[in-house]
Amino acid sequence: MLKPSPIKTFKISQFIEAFAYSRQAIELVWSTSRKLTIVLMIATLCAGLLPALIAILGQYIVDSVVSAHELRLTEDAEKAQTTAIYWVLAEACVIVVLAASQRVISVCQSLLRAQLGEKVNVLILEKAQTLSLSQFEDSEFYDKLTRARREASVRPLALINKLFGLLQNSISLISYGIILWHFSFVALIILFISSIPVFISEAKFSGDAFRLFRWRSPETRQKIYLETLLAREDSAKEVKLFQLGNTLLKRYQDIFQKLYEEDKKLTLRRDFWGWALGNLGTLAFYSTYVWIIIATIQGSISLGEMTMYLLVFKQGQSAISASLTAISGMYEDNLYLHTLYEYLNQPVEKHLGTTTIGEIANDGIRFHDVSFQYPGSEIKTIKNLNLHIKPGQKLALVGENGSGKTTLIKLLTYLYKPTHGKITFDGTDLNDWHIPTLHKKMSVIFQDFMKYQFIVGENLGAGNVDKFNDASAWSDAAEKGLSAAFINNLSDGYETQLGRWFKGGQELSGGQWQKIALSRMFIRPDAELLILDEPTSAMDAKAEAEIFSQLTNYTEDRIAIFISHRFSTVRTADHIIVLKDGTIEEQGSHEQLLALNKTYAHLFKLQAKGYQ
Ligand SMILES: Nc1ncnc2c1ncn2[C@@H]1O[C@H](COP(=O)(O)OP(=O)(O)OP(=O)(O)O)[C@@H](O)[C@H]1O
Repeated sequence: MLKPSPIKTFKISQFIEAFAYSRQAIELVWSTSRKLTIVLMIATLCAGLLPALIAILGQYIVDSVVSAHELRLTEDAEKAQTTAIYWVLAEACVIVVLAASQRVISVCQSLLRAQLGEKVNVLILEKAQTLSLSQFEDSEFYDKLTRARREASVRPLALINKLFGLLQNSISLISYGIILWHFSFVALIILFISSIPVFISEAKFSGDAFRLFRWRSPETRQKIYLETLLAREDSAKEVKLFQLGNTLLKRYQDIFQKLYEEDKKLTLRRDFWGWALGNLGTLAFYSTYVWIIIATIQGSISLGEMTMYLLVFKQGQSAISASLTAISGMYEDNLYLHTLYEYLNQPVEKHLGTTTIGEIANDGIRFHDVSFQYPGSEIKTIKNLNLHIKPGQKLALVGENGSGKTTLIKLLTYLYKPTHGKITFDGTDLNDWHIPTLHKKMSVIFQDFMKYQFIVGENLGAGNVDKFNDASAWSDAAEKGLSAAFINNLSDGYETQLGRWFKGGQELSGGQWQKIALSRMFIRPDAELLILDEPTSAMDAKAEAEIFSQLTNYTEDRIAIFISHRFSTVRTADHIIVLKDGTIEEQGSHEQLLALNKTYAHLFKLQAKGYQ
């Protein structure tokens, strides 16, 4: 349901909103290219001043023509004619300079557009590297990131273009004002005052559009999400088979209809008032027109002056309307920059840990009374958990869906921090570790591992940036991860492009992707801790058993933690932990847990029965 519109009465502060981010936009352009910004400023100044000069030259041309006409039968005829021609030539020269400055403006804008778009995109992506997982999982924040990315290449420059356009028109208007002053100060005031109402109305309605746009961002987000569902390959299967297409399309159109109705109302009101108040300007313009004509007929101004004033009037009016359009567009560009800077200025927690060698060698991992609550959640996902995992230990985590297994891994890998208690690795609190060093000691595969749309080799190399392009490391990892056999059967072996995004890409089966992901884990030979969060669910039981025996072969003195719902695999672990609602319900070896005859034994027997 759409909430009632937030449109309120016009305030001057709303008008100022249009310029709120202009300083940042200029700084951004300045830091992108000082040379281009300076050239753009000079060209804008010329393009602003020259129209007034052209109007003045127009007056000299007409006056010199009139005087040459009067002198045509005297001996000064030729001199007067030459003067008139000189003025025409002068005007032609100024026109050439004006055209050149307009061209320079357009060239600068094109060059800046490319550079600025790249700069803003890099700023956004650099910032993304500093964000925590919880920030990525925060829907509003994620929305800011996507919106910032979507329009990064156009908005900042659009604001700059409008700002410079406004500057150019303002310079023109001031110069026209100075010219008009000579005719009549009163006329100048009348024209100025008559343009104020339409100016206020434009600012008010643009402000309304700006707030409307910001306020209904959730609906816009929903629309974008539906668009993605309807037009992406990863959702196409379900959308087709469940025949969801029409339902989703209907929802998409309904949202559009609601937004459209609001836009329509605003557009109608805006244009009605724009027209009504604009008439005041036209009335003032034509009254002054009559005034100028009478003054010319009565001889108080020359024919040339009349031409100049009328030209200045006409151009002044179009400068005013161009300024109004620029201001209304600036609200929208400001909205974008508001989102961009909100995103870029988002505080990131500085990690101060520097430890690269743990205090107690070979102490393994310890959870000390660890509790954890997801941001925004009311309940604890992990509750007062104590645990010691020794080097060389093969630990299996089991438990119902939602019991907290993956969360425990996220805490262990420092993707989240405990809300209470601490986790140590080799005796040192994770908070005190130098995080890149700590992460180098780990090799992790989550159930929702990445399927990179890269070549096979790079998909393996992604597990270790130092080996990203190392073909011998790729094949070694593939051997260990049991993916070598099927990779060698692919058309281009390790060079085969994977996925459907790029031309010639080959799609793999679920189990094959999992084998690739598992091999990725083996490309990090120095990892002291291997974690497998259910990455074998799509494999057949034989392949899973093989993987785990490989894991045991290669991880003798290292910790291996795996989550699996398959008890045939779980039973091979030295130590099994059964999690329930974020606490350890029972733990021990397979035999010990069977002897305990509680949850584990029950689940094991249940599954074993299924195989009989
Ligand atoms: N990012 C998140 N934000 C808030 N709550 C979350 C988040 N991720 C998981 N949860 C909640 O935490 C609880 C534990 O989830 P977790 O993924 O750790 O379970 P799991 O034991 O790994 O389950 P499964 O066997 O289904 O993979 C669930 O109730 C889930 O709803």
